[in-house]
Amino acid sequence: MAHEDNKGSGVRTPPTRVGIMGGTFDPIHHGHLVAASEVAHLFDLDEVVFVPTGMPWQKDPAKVTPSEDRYLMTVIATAENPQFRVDRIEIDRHGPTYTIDTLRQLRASYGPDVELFFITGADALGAILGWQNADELFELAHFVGCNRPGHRLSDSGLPEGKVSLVEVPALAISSTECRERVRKGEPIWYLVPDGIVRYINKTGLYRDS
Ligand SMILES: Nc1ncnc2c1ncn2[C@@H]1O[C@H](COP(=O)(O)OP(=O)(O)OP(=O)(O)O)[C@@H](O)[C@H]1O
Ligand SMILES: O=C(O)c1ccc[n+]([C@@H]2O[C@H](COP(=O)([O-])O)[C@@H](O)[C@H]2O)c1
Repeated sequence: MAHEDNKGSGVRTPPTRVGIMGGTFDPIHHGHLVAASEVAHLFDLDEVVFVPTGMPWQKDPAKVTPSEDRYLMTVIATAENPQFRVDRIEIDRHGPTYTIDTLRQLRASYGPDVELFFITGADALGAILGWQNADELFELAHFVGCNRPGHRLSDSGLPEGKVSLVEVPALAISSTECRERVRKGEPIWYLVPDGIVRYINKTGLYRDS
């Protein structure tokens, strides 16, 4: 029962089906966590690896929180789930963050027999043809697109058989809105895990952004 072992007894067996949840996580919120949990369930994944971006090249660097804060928040938010882990692979890599590099590295470390599933929301999936080496991405992992309020979920233009579209419980939460709420002094309780509210309060993140 390899899957059961990875879901709580503390005994680790090598995973065979691995989800990868990439994101800036600035901050991580319940929309990310629900999508990862639901895809893990639907695709019978052994684990989901959260990969906070190092330098998201399509975002304004001046507006992105230091990677160590985003990494720590991702660890805090996922710590209680034995199926979730966080990888520093993009935080520790220099230069702009390209998913193609991450998938190549993860493919090399997991080996050829492990199935990789890259989890995205509808907005990210819709922009994927603008990513670095877009064609090769689909050779390294299967892509799973999740519905997200305010965005149309579509695989139009994407290679056939390489992408699945799934319905997850819809949460109209974005990191942008969380940051904005903190800046305005509005609560973010229940939009993000309690530990993230406390981390943001303790560090003063987003207050003056
Ligand atoms: N509420 C949500 N439901 C489903 N998927 C989501 C949701 N929020 C984010 N995602 C997906 O999670 C991944 C990482 O998203 P990201 O860290 O950029 O969060 P975000 O809320 O979109 O941030 P921002 O508002 O700063 O752009 C992306 O694939 C994104 O589409
Ligand atoms: O590889 C690329 O060129 C690329 C361009 C934009 C986004 N991504 C990845 O898409 C995921 C979601 O990104 P974001 O910006 O919505 O947080 C995250 O893992 C990013 O590294 C990847």
